[in-house]
Amino acid sequence: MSDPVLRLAGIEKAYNPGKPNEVHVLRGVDLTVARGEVVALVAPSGAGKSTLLHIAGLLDAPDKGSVEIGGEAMQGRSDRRRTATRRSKVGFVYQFHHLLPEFSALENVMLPQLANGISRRAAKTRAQELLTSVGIAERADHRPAALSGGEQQRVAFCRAMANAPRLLLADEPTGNLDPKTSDRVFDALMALVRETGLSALIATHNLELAARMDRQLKMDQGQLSEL
Ligand SMILES: Nc1ncnc2c1ncn2[C@@H]1O[C@H](COP(=O)(O)OP(=O)(O)OP(=O)(O)O)[C@@H](O)[C@H]1O
Repeated sequence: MSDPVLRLAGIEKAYNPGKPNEVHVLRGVDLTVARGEVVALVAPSGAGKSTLLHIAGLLDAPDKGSVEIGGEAMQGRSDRRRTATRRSKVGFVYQFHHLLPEFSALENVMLPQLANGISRRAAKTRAQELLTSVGIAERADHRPAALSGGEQQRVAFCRAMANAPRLLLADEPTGNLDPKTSDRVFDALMALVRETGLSALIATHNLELAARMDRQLKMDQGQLSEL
């Protein structure tokens, strides 16, 4: 069997350790996401899902435990190596799109590719293909402020996919949209994920959306269990 795309084992994380205001957020989290698998992470606010997503996406390091992405163990790697792995293997989508306001939709999808050393021409072609696949090719030249919330979030998906990651991490990716738009935008995301055979860990409060994923996990008392 091939290596899982994400493997977390024995992850512990506390903020302000040893101080009176210590918050022990993750208490032995084990999680494996197989190739092509889409996993829902359901957690009440403050349970630690952003902390977990940041550790899985190499934006933060655990106090204890191991993180493996695409079979590559990240423990003891330099910051440079972690950044390179994050850029090439992980895509992020947040609740709010965080698109760069002074750039067009197309440019927002090109930028991570340029940062990864892809040529302008190739980056533009890929960005156009991605925007077409989520149905907003004709909005490519609009800046984020000239797009609807659902369109902005579609652009954010395309940006997350721009470098053909192995793993997509999403934190309430449709959380700021009305229910109908959220459904449609989630459909676009899932179509893109399925088409590319990507693995994903998607945090959501929405149990209907969670039910459409392959597996549902809940976070409670710093640990994960089946929902
Ligand atoms: N930098 C920090 N310093 C101290 N405490 C923190 C820090 N970041 C997060 N926390 C605390 O850790 C706990 C988990 O935070 P986290 O952001 O992971 O939760 P969450 O599940 O993503 O919540 P939400 O759904 O509200 O975004 C919370 O109690 C939070 O207050």
